[in-house]
Amino acid sequence: MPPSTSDTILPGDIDGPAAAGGPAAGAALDDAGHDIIIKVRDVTVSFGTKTVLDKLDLDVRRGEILGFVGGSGMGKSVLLRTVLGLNQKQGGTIEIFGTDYEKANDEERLAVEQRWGVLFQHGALFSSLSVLENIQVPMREYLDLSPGLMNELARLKIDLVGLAPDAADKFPSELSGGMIKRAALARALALDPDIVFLDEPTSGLDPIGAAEFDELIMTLRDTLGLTVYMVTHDLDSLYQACDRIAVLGNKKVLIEGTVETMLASDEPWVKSYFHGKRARTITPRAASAAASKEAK
Ligand SMILES: Nc1ncnc2c1ncn2[C@@H]1O[C@H](COP(=O)(O)OP(=O)(O)OP(=O)(O)O)[C@@H](O)[C@H]1O
Repeated sequence: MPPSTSDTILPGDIDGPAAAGGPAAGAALDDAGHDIIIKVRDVTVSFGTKTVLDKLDLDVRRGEILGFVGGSGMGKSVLLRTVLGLNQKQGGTIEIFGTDYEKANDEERLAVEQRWGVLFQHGALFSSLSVLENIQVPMREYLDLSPGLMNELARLKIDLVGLAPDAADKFPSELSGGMIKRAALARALALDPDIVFLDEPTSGLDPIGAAEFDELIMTLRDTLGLTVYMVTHDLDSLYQACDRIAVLGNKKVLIEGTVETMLASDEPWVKSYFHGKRARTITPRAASAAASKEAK
């Protein structure tokens, strides 16, 4: 449904379960009562004779920030692309909001696509478009809005991600790394999605920029009820922002749970990652985030 034609629009004027704060249509409850909006079962992905994912299972719960980690080349991006329907899988099922995207008809696919937003690594903004125009790309693709309304909506997204109003007319080449991430996030939020997929969102940012980005993600989770699926190598983000962590290894999810679960694990890769040299030198920010989470 197109939003109202009033001159002033507010976030949530466009229909969307995240904006409305209601239950996610099509989601299923797991045994513990969690609202599962992505259900991955037995998923196998191979390229030629090389199997990257083998009968992998994963649940993503509504309203959580899920951090997805694993060694380089283990298949984190492959899983993300498979969930988004960009890679073929050889076996298993993936349900998003209760819909099997692969088997869905055009109308069902369109409905699912309007409920997710994606921030690919390096931002992936169109270099020939301004920030405002970049944010309007999904609006042009999926919605039928007047130019004035699209401008107003895009400016709301710019504000939402903490960019100054004058960022609207800037081109990607005129932005800092942190601003590019925010602009790309604003584009991912263009359709008021239920879930955003972030592929290494803090890579390339300095620690302060990365911390600010994590804060922004947490604020959006808290205020919009957004679900966040974040592929990351950033230990600070895992401690600071993530409610749950899933670790990919041996072509499967090896373990999933809180930071405390990771710290208590005897699984060799998890142990070396969370207790290794790099982990011992994590910033005071991560240590204090872990302490404050524990105190809650
Ligand atoms: N289209 C493709 N064709 C062939 N092999 C591929 C393709 N896409 C990914 N791979 C292979 O799948 C494996 C997993 O790659 P992927 O990019 O998912 O790793 P990753 O865990 O995201 O790594 P990193 O942390 O380094 O980004 C790699 O060996 C990669 O070469």
